[in-house]
Amino acid sequence: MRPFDADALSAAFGFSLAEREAVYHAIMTRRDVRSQFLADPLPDDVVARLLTAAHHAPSVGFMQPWNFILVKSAAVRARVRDAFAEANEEAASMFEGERRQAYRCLKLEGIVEAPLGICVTCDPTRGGSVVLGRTHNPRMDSYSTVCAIQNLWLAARAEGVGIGWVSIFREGDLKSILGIPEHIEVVAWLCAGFVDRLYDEPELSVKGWRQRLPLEELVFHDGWGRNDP
Ligand SMILES: Cc1cc2c(cc1C)N(C[C@H](O)[C@H](O)[C@H](O)COP(=O)(O)O)c1[nH]c(=O)[nH]c(=O)c1N2
Repeated sequence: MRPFDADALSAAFGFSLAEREAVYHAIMTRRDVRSQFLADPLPDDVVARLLTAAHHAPSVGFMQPWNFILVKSAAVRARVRDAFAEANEEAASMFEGERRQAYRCLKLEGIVEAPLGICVTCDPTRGGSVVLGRTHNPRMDSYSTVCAIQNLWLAARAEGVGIGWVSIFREGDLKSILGIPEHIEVVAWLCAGFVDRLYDEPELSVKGWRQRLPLEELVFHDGWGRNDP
């Protein structure tokens, strides 16, 4: 077997050591942002780069099922925040006792504070009725859309832009506020804006809601549940 040189390999495929580290740096320090947004609008060229990054995500059968609804209107964002508040009340009631109290103390969105909302949707009809790679699992279109969101999120980290994913909605509320057709799936509401700081660790972890799991417990070898290599 040839000796393996990770540095030479990444350099051969166009990544200097510093560039490779920059990729990991973006991954490790990306955070979900809820309450650190600044009101300054995002410049159009920054938004364009984030959307271009999203649009270069992998997608099943190259389906590119995503759309991005950019929402700057404060009035529309206020309606979206109201929709969140209603859903969040329902969500809180699903937890018991102390956990419910702890849930109520969490801030789980920055819809009004962030100057830009990006509603990311998935069109299951794009690419026709039979799509390469999606024939046995139609959810692959949603997964592709999530890949686009992750690209955007990482690019935003490198641009110094904060992103917060909000999913606590009744989907119908967002569809009605934004005029989204029935057959289109809402995948995410993203709060986007410059930030004054970022947490070093996930905010939910810092606030004691839930901790990162040990990776070695999640990796199996040659079959489900086998932790030993
Ligand atoms: C599909 C999906 C949906 C949501 C989220 C994420 C994802 C992937 N997250 C953010 C989530 O809480 C966060 O990613 C984790 O807590 C880990 O923190 P960091 O993203 O590493 O900061 C999130 N956060 C929040 O405050 N309100 C929300 O509704 C949601 N919804």
